[in-house]
Amino acid sequence: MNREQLAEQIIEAGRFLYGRGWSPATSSNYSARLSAEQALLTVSGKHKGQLGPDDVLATDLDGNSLEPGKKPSAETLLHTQLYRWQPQIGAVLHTHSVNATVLSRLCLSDSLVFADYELQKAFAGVSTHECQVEVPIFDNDQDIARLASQVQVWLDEHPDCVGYLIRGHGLYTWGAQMSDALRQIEAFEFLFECELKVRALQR
Ligand SMILES: CSCCC(=O)C(=O)COP(=O)(O)O
Ligand SMILES: [Zn+2]
Repeated sequence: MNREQLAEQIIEAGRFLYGRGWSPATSSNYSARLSAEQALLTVSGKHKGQLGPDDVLATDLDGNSLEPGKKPSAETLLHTQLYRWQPQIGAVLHTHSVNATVLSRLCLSDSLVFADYELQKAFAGVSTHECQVEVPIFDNDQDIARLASQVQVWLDEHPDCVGYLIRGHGLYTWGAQMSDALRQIEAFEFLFECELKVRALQR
């Protein structure tokens, strides 16, 4: 896919995710792999439901902007580390839903485990509900390089990781293509809501 087509996928993703209430205000950032060594990311501070073709920029996989004059997402490093981590990753989505935010604050441990949900099969590499999907929760940090270092330790030890939460902040997930990343966002959101309901009813 060329840059124009990838930009269009990012713009459409923003409309969809904003419409579902998962990317409120100017929160969230999205990206797609441009090549083995470059990513296309949303610029910083834009309303993600109203993105246009100029609201994306190319970076290298160290997170350096290749388009002077455009301000890259504050969380660029959290995207580019994923493209470096696994060459088959083609798209990364970060959202700020209410359920992701609330659940990540409720869970005081450093991970959340989904077990026995049929919808777990929406995640790449999962083919049965009879398994556990562990989702790490990292404490929020305004120092994104420091946060990325913590995430990297987990990724290196968990090559099957399908996403992670940042406490009080939001969700990161990814896929081979944008459609895969969007499917995983929907699966996470369904499972977050289930977990919150189950926990509320168990009290
Ligand atoms: C208003 S949300 C605060 C920043 C954030 O968490 C986010 O996802 C958006 O940052 P960006 O620089 O990519 O616009
Ligand atoms: Zn964010």
